[in-house]
Amino acid sequence: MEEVSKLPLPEAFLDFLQANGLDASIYIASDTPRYIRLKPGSEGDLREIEAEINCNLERVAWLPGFFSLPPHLQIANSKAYKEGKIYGIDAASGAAVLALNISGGDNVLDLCAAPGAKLCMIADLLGDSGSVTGVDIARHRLAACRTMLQKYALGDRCRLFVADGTTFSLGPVRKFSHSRSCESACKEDTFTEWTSRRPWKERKKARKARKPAASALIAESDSPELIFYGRDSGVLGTSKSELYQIVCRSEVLSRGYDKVLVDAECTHDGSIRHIQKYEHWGWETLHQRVLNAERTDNLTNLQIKLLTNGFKLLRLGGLLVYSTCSLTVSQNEDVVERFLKENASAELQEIDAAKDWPCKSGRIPKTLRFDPVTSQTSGLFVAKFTKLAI
Ligand SMILES: C[S@@+](CC[C@H](N)C(=O)[O-])C[C@H]1O[C@@H](n2cnc3c(N)ncnc32)[C@H](O)[C@@H]1O
Repeated sequence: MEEVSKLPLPEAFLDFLQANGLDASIYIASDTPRYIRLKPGSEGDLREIEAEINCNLERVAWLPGFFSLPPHLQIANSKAYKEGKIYGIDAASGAAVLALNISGGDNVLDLCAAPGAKLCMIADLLGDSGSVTGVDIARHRLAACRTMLQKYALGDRCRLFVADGTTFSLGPVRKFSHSRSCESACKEDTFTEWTSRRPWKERKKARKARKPAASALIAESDSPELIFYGRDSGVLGTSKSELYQIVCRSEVLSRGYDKVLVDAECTHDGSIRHIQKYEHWGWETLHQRVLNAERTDNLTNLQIKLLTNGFKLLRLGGLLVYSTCSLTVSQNEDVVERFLKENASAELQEIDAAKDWPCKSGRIPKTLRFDPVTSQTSGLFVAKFTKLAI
């Protein structure tokens, strides 16, 4: 405990850890490395990148395409980063994406997508088939995700919606049979190639439709707002009514998403780098925005709703990964337990690749926990489910 009290962490955070039965000593592992993921196709540039950032990149043996760096090395100003050859993403986050077993042709839903590190990895794994639908409630964060997709030239098969993930109900893009008369099809507006330079009138209309105007978050009743789509995302050429068609329950079993990621909003207590940002914003802000009991109760309700809705949109036999960067039992195992109780068709799945991962089991068998001491990564909880026919 003596060592813990030397941590540059506020009392409120240490109290939070204690109240949640978490061992504060894991945060002493201050030499936890940073990680990068190499853009597929950039392997040949490895030596050049090392020379530029002036350090050796150490391959992460258990995670293809990932390399570790010394904790304090900054990559944001490097040429390789600016040119989109490397991504900054923690290894535990990479493991959560790998747990989805993405394969070409999958239609993937990322329900809490912004700022998009995992979404980019999903898009890279998909390659040139399938689709990715990214949803996030925070417009400014999803706009950053759009910038990232464009920077890494990954947008072709993606579409992004500002929407509430607890109620989002659009299925994967479908190819519509064009049996309707040409006349009715032509009367309706169809989506043309996406452009950021929309006409002034259209932008004004969209701005007006956003309420409340001052807020960065969408109102709960608002319908999803499409803020980006790529040329192979399936959006091009469909009409608004086709795109915004809600998938019904019976249909979702065969035509829902193949893979769903619910990387839920949480207290972020597993990421010490995130917590330390509050040193600048003020520890009081950390308490108000993150740790107070009312907020954490609301969070667990949000998490269960996100998980439940993500599962609703999953096809039969599809896979869903639930992850949080919190290490509290209430935001992880408790959520999983409650969800399993309420969803008879949900079954926890073994994450096969995890036998080679440096993590430990959560309190529920088949769930995983990464933490700085066990894994040399940020803290992350991961659970994987499938949908059974019942
Ligand atoms: C842990 S972050 C996701 C990180 C992201 N998956 C990545 O890899 O970059 C959680 C996200 O959930 C979003 N969020 C919070 N409430 C939401 C809701 N009701 N629906 C959709 N997204 C929500 C937040 O805006 C935040 O961007």
